[in-house]
Amino acid sequence: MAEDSIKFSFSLALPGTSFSLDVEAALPGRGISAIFGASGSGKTTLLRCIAGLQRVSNGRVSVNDQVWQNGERYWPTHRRPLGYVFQEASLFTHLSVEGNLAYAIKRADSGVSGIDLAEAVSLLGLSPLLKQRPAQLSGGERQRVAIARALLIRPRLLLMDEPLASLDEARKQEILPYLERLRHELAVPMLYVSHSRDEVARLADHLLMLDAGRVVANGPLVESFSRIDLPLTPGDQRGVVLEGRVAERDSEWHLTRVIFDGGMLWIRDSGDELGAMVRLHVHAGDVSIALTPQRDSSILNSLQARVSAITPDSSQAALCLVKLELGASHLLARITRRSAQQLGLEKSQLVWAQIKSVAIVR
Ligand SMILES: Nc1ncnc2c1ncn2[C@@H]1O[C@H](COP(=O)(O)OP(=O)(O)OP(=O)(O)O)[C@@H](O)[C@H]1O
Repeated sequence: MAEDSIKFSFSLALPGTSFSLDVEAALPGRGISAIFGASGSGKTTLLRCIAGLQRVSNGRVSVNDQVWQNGERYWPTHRRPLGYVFQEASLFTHLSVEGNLAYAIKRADSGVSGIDLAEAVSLLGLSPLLKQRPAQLSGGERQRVAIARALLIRPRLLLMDEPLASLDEARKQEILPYLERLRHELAVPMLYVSHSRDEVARLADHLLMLDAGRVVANGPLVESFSRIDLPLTPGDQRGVVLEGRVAERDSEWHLTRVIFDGGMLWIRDSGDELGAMVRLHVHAGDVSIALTPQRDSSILNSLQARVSAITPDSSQAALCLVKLELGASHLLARITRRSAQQLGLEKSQLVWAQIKSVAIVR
């Protein structure tokens, strides 16, 4: 982990509920850390504690060596240099977009270097919207303004609580590229709450997973996604993230070949240049297992791999998860327990992983 880090520890019981939060963790002081977990696992409560909106008497928070709260000190929310983006943008309705952004600039911490108005407008594509009122904007546009406003106060930490949750799929797809730009172009660390694996796979570098108010995983995203010992919730699509490089573009078939540590995959041409680094998300449900290479199949990607673990799928009795090792990388396959038995799968066995679909997430 980088030297800079975001450290916190909280222990609290919410009065009138059976829920308690008991967490102690350090996250990287750069990039996007996803706070991931099932509904009710405590993600929002954790962000509220970090922001000082939920007071925890014995809590501690420090952000890259700036102490916000410890045994002696308690900075109230307005003193904490943070930006907070909620599920629904809460903009001033009587002000234009420009007016909302100007308000944030007035509140900016002058001691901290950060982005200026022109940069925020360009980063989030806001110039055509500046004169409009929030009521005239789409949900996705409002969220882009809310993110720009949060950045303009020059935060040392940006907290985002499911910023895409209230948007339909089309609007989500519209806003994701802007969030990716923040990840690549800004130094401010972000904690990003989500329960969407696709979103997390696309945006995050690091993952903190909560279950019933406890930390069950805290590590780099690629490594954390390939763990099969973490709790599963019904409907949770397991899958891995592979980081690779574009090695070939086949113009005849409109395909791109991506190599990663342990193998290569053909994907639909993504338009990425040769040599570009890309991220691939492979869902466990899109990987099947064969004992021999299948030459008479429509499946484009068949890779030899070694079984490293098999575990029942706690959310569906008929299924199991198989973890496969390819060089330094991993795949997960979700297959029926019956197939696993019929194939006689066991640890260390060499098999062929057939990959039906791969999503490029950049
Ligand atoms: N103000 C409150 N009063 C009572 N109970 C609360 C309050 N806020 C949260 N809770 C309870 O605390 C638990 C954790 O809630 P929290 O909102 O932090 O979870 P979450 O992981 O963010 O969930 P979701 O993904 O559904 O937003 C839940 O059981 C919730 O019902």
